[in-house]
Amino acid sequence: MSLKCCPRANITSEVHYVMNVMGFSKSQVDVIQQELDETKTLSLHRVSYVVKQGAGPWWKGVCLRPEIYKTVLSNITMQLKSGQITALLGNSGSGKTSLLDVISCRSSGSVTGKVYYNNYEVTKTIIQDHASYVMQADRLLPNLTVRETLLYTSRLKLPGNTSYSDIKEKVQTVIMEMGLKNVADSRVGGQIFRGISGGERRRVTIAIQLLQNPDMVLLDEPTSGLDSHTARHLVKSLADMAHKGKIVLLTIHQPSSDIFKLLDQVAILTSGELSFCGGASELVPYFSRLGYPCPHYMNPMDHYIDLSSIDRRDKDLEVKTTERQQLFIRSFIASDINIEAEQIVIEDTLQPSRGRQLLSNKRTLGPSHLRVVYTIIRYAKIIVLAE
Ligand SMILES: Nc1ncnc2c1ncn2[C@@H]1O[C@H](COP(=O)(O)OP(=O)(O)OP(=O)(O)O)[C@@H](O)[C@H]1O
Repeated sequence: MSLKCCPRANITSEVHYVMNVMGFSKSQVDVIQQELDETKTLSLHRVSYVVKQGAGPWWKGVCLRPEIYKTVLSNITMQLKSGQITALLGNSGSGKTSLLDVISCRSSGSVTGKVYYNNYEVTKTIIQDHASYVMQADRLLPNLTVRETLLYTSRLKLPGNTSYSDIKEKVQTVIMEMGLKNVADSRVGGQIFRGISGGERRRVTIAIQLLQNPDMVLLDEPTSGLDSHTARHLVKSLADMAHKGKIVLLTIHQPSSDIFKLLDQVAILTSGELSFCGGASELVPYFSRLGYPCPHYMNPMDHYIDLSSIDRRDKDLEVKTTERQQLFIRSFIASDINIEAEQIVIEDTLQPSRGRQLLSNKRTLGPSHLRVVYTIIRYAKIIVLAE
């Protein structure tokens, strides 16, 4: 049965059947179903991250070295929604990669504050089920073609009972999505044998992560080392992917103004704190209200990343730029944008959703049962959508 001749009423009737068997009324099932179809969110509430750094020469040994704690991230509150592409900006060492690590439960230090995915506190399992993380480095096998690479990784990533024709179809979809059609049968190559270009390698790395069709894609510097044209094309593909209903969060060093136009939301990190986080169109008006308009013919992102950074070339400059950075951080904490964002995050995460309340009210259902109920609904959908 194709999707076209499978009206939505059929899907919900299957779901209703499963839920009715479990003792839920029709209206209760409707509320739960509605929430499943709703926008997905990733919310961070006052997230801070501290790491322990060993200081002093190595010959003093681990025990004798003084322990120094470094605050890498401080008080980060933000919300990302499916259908939006968000860029995390900031100069080197501002904490961009660390924030991705905290979101994806890969951090090695101590994290305070909360990260929620769809109002559930993020755990490694949730991340494994719903997110993909594209790291800075491309680790690909040089002797395989692009298609072979994707077929090989599909075998490892997709469930063991996925048929070969489904795998091939999935690979073809991802190849088209990432614009790899022209190089699909070219060898990836490496340092000895030249293969596809750097931009294409990046696309293959991203394509690998898309095989599982994640709800959320986190990318660390996907455009690093690419020329501006290739970088723009890559971000355009990511924006298209986000607009189809995914949460896309990428870190970026030096975004061009063309890339800026593709973004829905931007966050500027400066020494581990936010100096701005909001809609891309709000960036210039916000800083203009603070007394820092963007000069004509200047890339706004370059300009504000630059203004948010500390210039350590001489003492006077360092004092001046540190004061400006602190002003930006304090102003953003007190801004309407931040206060509103914080309220939204609190409302969304501290008050359980109606659907969740309904499920929780069933005394016999514990947290693991809630997962089972959601899984049953998912499978019911799959059964109806499949033949
Ligand atoms: N586990 C750790 N131990 C010690 N220092 C750390 C650790 N993790 C992060 N840092 C420090 O925190 C700061 C932020 O690092 P992070 O890699 O997040 O920056 P970034 O903005 O991604 O930089 P870049 O753009 O250069 O990749 C750096 O000064 C880094 O040295």
